[in-house]
Amino acid sequence: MEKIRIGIFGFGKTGKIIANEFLHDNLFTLEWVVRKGYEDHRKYASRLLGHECDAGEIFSIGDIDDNFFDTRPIDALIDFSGLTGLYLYEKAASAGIPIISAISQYEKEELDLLQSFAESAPVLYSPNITLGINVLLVAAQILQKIAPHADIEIVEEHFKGKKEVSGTAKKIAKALNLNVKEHLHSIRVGGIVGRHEIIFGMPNQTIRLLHESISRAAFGQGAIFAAKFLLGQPPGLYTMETVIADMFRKNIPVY
Ligand SMILES: NC(=O)C1=CN([C@@H]2O[C@H](COP(=O)(O)OP(=O)(O)OC[C@H]3O[C@@H](n4cnc5c(N)ncnc54)[C@H](O)[C@@H]3O)[C@@H](O)[C@H]2O)C=CC1
Ligand SMILES: O=C(O)C1=N[C@H](C(=O)O)C[C@H](O)C1
Repeated sequence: MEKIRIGIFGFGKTGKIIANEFLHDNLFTLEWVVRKGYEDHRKYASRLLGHECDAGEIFSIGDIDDNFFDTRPIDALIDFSGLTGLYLYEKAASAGIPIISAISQYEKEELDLLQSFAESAPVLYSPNITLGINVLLVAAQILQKIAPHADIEIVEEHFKGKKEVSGTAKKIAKALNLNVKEHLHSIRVGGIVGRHEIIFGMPNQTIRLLHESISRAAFGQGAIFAAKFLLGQPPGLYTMETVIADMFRKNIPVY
């Protein structure tokens, strides 16, 4: 059976782990990786990650020209780069290539552009692509309906170097109609990969919904799940929580 060809934007803390997860999954073949600079240019991500094969040739954003996606065809594009990565793959979207954007902090301009990609390609956008956090998101909205008068606070914890507020936490706050400035608390310590807790406070009891990303491989497994789902879908904008909620309704196990 033909393998699913993957191209990844971003080869940083998370992109490297994502590449490794796809390299370990025989359903996929890693065609290329694009990074900002020219470090390890035209080497193979597979070799840098310790694999005995040549896969995932490394390109720089400077290599992205009008022919890049024609000469290096893929079946799905995975973006773990940064705010501006999506400006480089408009041609891929126009060609109908499925896109998984995992960028956690988009401004309105980028969100509008991503929405426009969804007119010609299936696009899944997820600021946190772990299966667990998206189950938490659905569960929190259900719990809020059950206990509409509960006090709710969100605590997000990440590694010391993460400058921005968690995009995941902002998405949870928006889903629960909470004011980010008042009800979202950020902690930056050590090497925490990602921890999100939603605390529901009631007079005589507290309910805590907690998700911890123990390894960045969780994001890789989420990206693999998303890629398998997206292939064959019609153009449109998809989210992990809607996919998971739909599978729940159809009694299809997610994990
Ligand atoms: N949706 C999710 O589940 C997750 C999302 N993220 C998000 O993924 C992004 C990357 O996270 P990290 O790997 O920790 O950051 P990082 O800073 O370690 O790596 C970013 C990588 O992207 C590259 N890059 C930057 N701009 C680019 C562009 N325009 N085109 C191509 N490559 C570009 C850089 O060279 C670097 O290789 C962040 O937005 C982060 O919030 C991270 C983890 C999980
Ligand atoms: O920067 C990260 O690492 C992560 N960013 C995302 C966020 O901002 O929500 C998701 C995850 O928590 C890890």
